[in-house]
Amino acid sequence: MQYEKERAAYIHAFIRTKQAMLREQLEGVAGDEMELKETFWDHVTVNFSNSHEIQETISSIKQQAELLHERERSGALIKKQMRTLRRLADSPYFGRIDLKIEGEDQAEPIYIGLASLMDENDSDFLIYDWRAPISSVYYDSEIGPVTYTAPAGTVKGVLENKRQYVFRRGELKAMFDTSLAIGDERLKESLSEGASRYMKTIVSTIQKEQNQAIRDEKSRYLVIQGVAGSGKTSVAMQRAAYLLFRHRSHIEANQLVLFSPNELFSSYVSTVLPELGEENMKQLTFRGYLYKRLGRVYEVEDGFAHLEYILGAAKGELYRTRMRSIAVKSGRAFKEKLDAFIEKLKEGGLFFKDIRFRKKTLIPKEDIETYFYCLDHGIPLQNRLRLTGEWLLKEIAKQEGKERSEAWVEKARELLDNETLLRTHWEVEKATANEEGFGTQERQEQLIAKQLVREAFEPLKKRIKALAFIDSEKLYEQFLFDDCHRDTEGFAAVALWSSSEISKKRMPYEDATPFLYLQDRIKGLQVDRSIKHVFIDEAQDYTHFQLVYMQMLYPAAHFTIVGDVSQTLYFHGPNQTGLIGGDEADVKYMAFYKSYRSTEAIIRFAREMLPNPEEIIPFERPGDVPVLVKGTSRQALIKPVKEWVEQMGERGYRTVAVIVKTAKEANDVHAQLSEWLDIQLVAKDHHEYKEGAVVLPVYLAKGIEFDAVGVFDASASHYASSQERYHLYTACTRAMDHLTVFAAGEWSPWLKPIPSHLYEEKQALS
Ligand SMILES: Nc1ncnc2c1ncn2[C@@H]1O[C@H](COP(=O)(O)OP(=O)(O)OP(=O)(O)O)[C@@H](O)[C@H]1O
Repeated sequence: MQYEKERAAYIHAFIRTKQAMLREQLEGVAGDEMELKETFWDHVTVNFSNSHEIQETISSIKQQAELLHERERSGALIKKQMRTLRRLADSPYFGRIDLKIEGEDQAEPIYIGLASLMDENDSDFLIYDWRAPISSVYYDSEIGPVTYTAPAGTVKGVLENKRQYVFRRGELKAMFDTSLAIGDERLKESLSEGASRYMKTIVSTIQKEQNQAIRDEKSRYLVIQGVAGSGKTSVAMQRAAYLLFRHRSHIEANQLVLFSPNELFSSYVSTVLPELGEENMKQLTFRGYLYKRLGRVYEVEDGFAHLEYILGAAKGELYRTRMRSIAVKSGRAFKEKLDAFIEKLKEGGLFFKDIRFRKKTLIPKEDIETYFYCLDHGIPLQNRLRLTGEWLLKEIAKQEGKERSEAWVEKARELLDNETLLRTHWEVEKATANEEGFGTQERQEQLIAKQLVREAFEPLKKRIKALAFIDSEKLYEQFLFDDCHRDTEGFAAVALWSSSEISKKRMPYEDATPFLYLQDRIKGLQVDRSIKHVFIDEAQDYTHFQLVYMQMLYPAAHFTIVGDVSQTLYFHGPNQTGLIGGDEADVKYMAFYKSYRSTEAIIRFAREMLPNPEEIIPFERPGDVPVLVKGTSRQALIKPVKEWVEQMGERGYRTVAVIVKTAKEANDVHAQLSEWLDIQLVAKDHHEYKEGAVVLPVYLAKGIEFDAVGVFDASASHYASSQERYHLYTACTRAMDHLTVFAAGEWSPWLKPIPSHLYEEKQALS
């Protein structure tokens, strides 16, 4: 311990000295920068007398700007180093391995921390970054022979010792030697710290299976099925940090995208990368993407509104049609049918729109169809459309000429306000710079008319260039009524319902992706090749179609796809290809079975709701058994829930959640509880929540966690269907330390089989 204390003190002092040095350097750079800005023009010779002098002026400005830029760059670099040191000052390292590399005489101690730190000569590592190749030994190996992969190849050696450290405000507080991969004690301690508004980093306690996922670089698609609380999101975030470190010369944070289930979740994970010293990646929601693409024309059904409908609507004929619609349209077979339909369009069946201008049809859709289908059928669809577009633009140009003599043009010319007149004049002058005769009144009028018509045709040309002359809506409708669905039971009603909705400019959630897919396959999708890696969390909540669509959107990206089929929210059923489609050779599947978030008692209880409980391995962290509270009615439960929230606060829990099924229910329960308590209501447009007590629907609690969870109300009338079983399971597994389940009347059938020794039952008194 003495040696370690001395070393820790040495590192502490070293960091302090380095910080002081950097501060001084930064002041110097800032001073230079200021001076350069102030004297910028003193060093520039401005002379515009001839082209040679202009050139000289430009190059002296460039030289000064480059000098300034260089200073700014060094300033930014110093600031980055200072940020790293600030993080290391608090806790410089968390682990050490004593590794004897094959061929060397003795073991070398390797200290591992959040970032690398070099000695004063920049020749030796005082601390190795946790992402360095050698650091993987710390996470993966037990004492004994080891191998790890370095850039130069496989390295063999013997791991002689492994140590963990606990620092508080830069001071070494404790250390443990461990023979296991990563000892349980540190992990237990870290998990006992409780939940917070923002996700924490896990680098000091990454588990072996998690490390393998974080460092996997071979597969194009890494798919992780992991039980609730097994660290999937944590792995995704640390993996992003790992990839940014390993490929720092050619990948930047803005080339990584994370698809989150909702904005609350986005905010929850937003601090992980900055804490690891990296910039945040882009965060999107698929709902947001659909809205961006279709929201201008359609009222796109939001994924959560869709859920609210399914959970709350009356179960009549329309409901059954809707459920069929969701199940069919999310599946692989539906996509295959759509692909076949698109294939057939090469020969015929594409729908076009008339090209219209000021209520006149300039080119009827039949002419467009004839032109399109007269083009060589060997030319790909998209190219034929482009050729058709070019032809249309030429035709339009002819019409544009004719249009200039129309009465509206003259009227428009007479009504031009001064500003527009001036602008039009300017445009005309620009366009006819070399033309003689601009000065005559008649010629001016002609030119202005030409300009006015050109401007009026501009939006039309733009739409033609965007291939908007294809009638996507009609085409999708045609597909819905296509004969290919004849073997799908009840699909006629589904087709009728969907097409009626879409014609009213309402886009059902389950139609939005197939609709976009059809449109994009025909017109060509604006793909984003700059994105190198896509992370999809809660992947079980995406349909097969949506996942395939994301692959299309980011053709140059690798994908990390994490999810848990037992936490499926939507009613589309499990993804029929595991979690993703695609070439199996490119996919690596991993499974996490150990659950870290909740206490052992909570997991033992919650897993009984699932078909194969023994597949979930609880982490041995002690805690009370869950409590089941039964009341006579929902109203009778409000007071016990209120008392429960108060009790949780008294116990010192900082995050306490009352989880309900729907937003409507959240509103009701919140309205009643807030008469007595300071409690927040979390809705779908919330981007953040404060610590304390909250009420929220289960779909907004996805991916996040709370110290204490109260589930309201787990009665048979509420959580009955096989899908609701997963909602209930998801709600219960949000709890880290304490779980109470309230029910008005009969228990949900999914709770009934749970052995009674796994919980404590109480009657609500009021
Ligand atoms: N190796 C680890 N060290 C410390 N804490 C960990 C580790 N792995 C997971 N955790 C903690 O367990 C909790 C659950 O992790 P995370 O949210 O990443 O799991 P998940 O599999 O995405 O969960 P879910 O699917 O239930 O939302 C978090 O508090 C996380 O910090």
